[in-house]
Amino acid sequence: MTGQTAPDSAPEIATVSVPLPGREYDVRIGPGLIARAGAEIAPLLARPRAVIVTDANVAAAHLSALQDALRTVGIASEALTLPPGEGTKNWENLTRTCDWLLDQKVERRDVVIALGGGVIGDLVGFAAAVLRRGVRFVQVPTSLLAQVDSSVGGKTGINTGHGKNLIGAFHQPALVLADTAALDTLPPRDFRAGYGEVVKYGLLGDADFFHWLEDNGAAAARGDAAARQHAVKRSVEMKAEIVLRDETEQGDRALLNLGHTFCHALEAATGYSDRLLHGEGVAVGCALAFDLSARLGLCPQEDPSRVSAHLRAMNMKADLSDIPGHLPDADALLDLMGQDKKVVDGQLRFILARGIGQAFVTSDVPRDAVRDLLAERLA
Ligand SMILES: O=C(O)C(=O)C[C@@H](O)[C@H](O)[C@H](O)COP(=O)(O)O
Repeated sequence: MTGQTAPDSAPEIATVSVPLPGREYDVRIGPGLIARAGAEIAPLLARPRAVIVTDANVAAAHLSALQDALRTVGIASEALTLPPGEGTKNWENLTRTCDWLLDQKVERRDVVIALGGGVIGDLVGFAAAVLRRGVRFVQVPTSLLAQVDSSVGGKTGINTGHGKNLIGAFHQPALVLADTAALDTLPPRDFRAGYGEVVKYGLLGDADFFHWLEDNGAAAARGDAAARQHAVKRSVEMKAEIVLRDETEQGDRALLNLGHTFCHALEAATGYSDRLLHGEGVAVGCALAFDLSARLGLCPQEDPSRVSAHLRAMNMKADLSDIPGHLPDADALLDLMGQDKKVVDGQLRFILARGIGQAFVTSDVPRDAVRDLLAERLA
């Protein structure tokens, strides 16, 4: 499923294929992909025009480079720039995006480009899913979180007052261009938040990768290009394998939700604000999931310590006490978990682990064990 291409005198770009029948696409990973986006995207176009949706921060850093790259191969483009931040992923901006795409007379054969992080990718992917009952879209993820997770696999959607990602659709991109050089412009906090998702992959299914991260995560954070490319590629490979097994989350795909049952409740409790970025919540959630697994006798006692130690070594949030401000009590957090998409018949489902790299999905978790863990961590 994976391969390498090394065009003459260009940086080596890795390719991870996602061969879903009838909806196959490539994830291209490496430095300089925005500058060569024209050549990458041109084969998908029925006519030489494209529309781009981005946010104000990303536009300042990358929009002109993307439009120049398209222009170089004769592709004209128009762009819509939305406000940055999780708050953008709502009904209002979905309407605004769809109306703009209709104003631009985007046709079914056209391609919409989502340039940005997870918020833009999710929102624009959902707009593409519903516009004229489905147009193709290209993900150009510029954050680490979007490169390793949200741009791959076709989960698109928006948040509502009821919770995160509760309205959406599965709509696979036609191509993903993960320009790892774009990570150089990320604020360190955003890089570390994305790294929470990278750690998740090691924890859920690849102990060797987790070990590699223990050895190389600091280099990736410092900007080592090869370490960054490997971290993104291995994460995308793991995600692609799981999505191929279970595209619409009937089973195995829920493994990708390791840490997310806690995370989504914590994000709701902190108002989807800067107090807790999504990837930070995933990291804290993974640490809690391993703690819970050890308490239930499922994994060795030393595993949660190893998870926390790595998060701490990466200067990341690893516990509830690392989240600034007041948090609701354990019962209130459990209530917030009740909106989780994995709930079946009102029963919470968790991703727990038998060890590092050995996650599994279970409904067999005593509510009291979760409440006790949260209450202790909140004390
Ligand atoms: O792609 C998936 O499947 C995932 O669960 C990946 C998650 O890391 C991602 O954050 C996802 O958006 C969460 O999905 P949700 O269905 O729990 O909202």
